[in-house]
Amino acid sequence: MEMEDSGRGVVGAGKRGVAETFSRLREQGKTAFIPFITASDPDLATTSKALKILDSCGSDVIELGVPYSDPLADGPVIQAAATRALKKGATFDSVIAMLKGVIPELSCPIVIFTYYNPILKRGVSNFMAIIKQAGVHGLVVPDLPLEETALLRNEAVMHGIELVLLTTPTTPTERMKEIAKASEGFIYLVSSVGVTGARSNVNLRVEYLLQEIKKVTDKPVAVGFGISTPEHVKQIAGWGADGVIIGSAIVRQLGEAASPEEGLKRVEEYAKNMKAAMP
Ligand SMILES: O=P(O)(O)OC[C@@H](O)[C@@H](O)c1c[nH]c2ccccc12
Repeated sequence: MEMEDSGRGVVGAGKRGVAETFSRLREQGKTAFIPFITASDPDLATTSKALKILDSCGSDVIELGVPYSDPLADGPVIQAAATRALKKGATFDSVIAMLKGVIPELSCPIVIFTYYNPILKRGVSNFMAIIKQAGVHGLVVPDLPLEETALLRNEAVMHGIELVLLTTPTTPTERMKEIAKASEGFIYLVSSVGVTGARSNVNLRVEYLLQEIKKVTDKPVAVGFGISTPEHVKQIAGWGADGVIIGSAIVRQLGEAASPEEGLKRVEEYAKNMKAAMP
């Protein structure tokens, strides 16, 4: 059943995908607010509530991390979240089951974050069918090997999944152009070398990197890594980013809380504060 909500989208099956969401925001001259949380930290029921809270706080896209035993691209905050979730017995299947229950109530699209191994274990085509059937719109695979990108991309396109690719400050220009061309939904510009985790300052090179990418594509570019304050958000949006991705600073709200209820309150307060800073 489709219902118009606060004008941000249609709740349920007919909601906009990731690229469509960015197109609408561009028409409105707005920057996308994209939070990331780790599924099943502290538990799946709390994740389901957190997704609804983040959606109601005005998230334009939500990244949901599937907990993994070897999150090599993640810093200590998200690594700890994944460890807690796995200790609670989180599995890819249980995360998918939770998503099937909550996605129909969300107005913003979900982008699944998973390392490559869980995809290989299930087979690429089967994996894409599973997440599509759950109502997921996008996919990010941080450790996707260069030579596997084409395979994953073809299967994603065939299943109507938007495969978002990442470019970094050290990506050679030619490779960045290939990534920009192949990326669906948006292009993920990793702001700084190293792993995820809130940083005191945004890498000033992001301004130059955004200009370089926008020379070769008009696809939306969202910036992530280290973003945690309204000042960071204003700075990055001012440089022309189409979206701002915040992970560790939100995951911490849940991880450091004395109870799931307190964690959800902290997430809501933090998300509202960061959304208010978005142009
Ligand atoms: O945590 P940060 O510094 O706010 O960065 C976003 C990041 O957490 C999220 O996009 C993400 C989670 N795991 C990743 C692995 C690789 C790249 C990006 C990610």
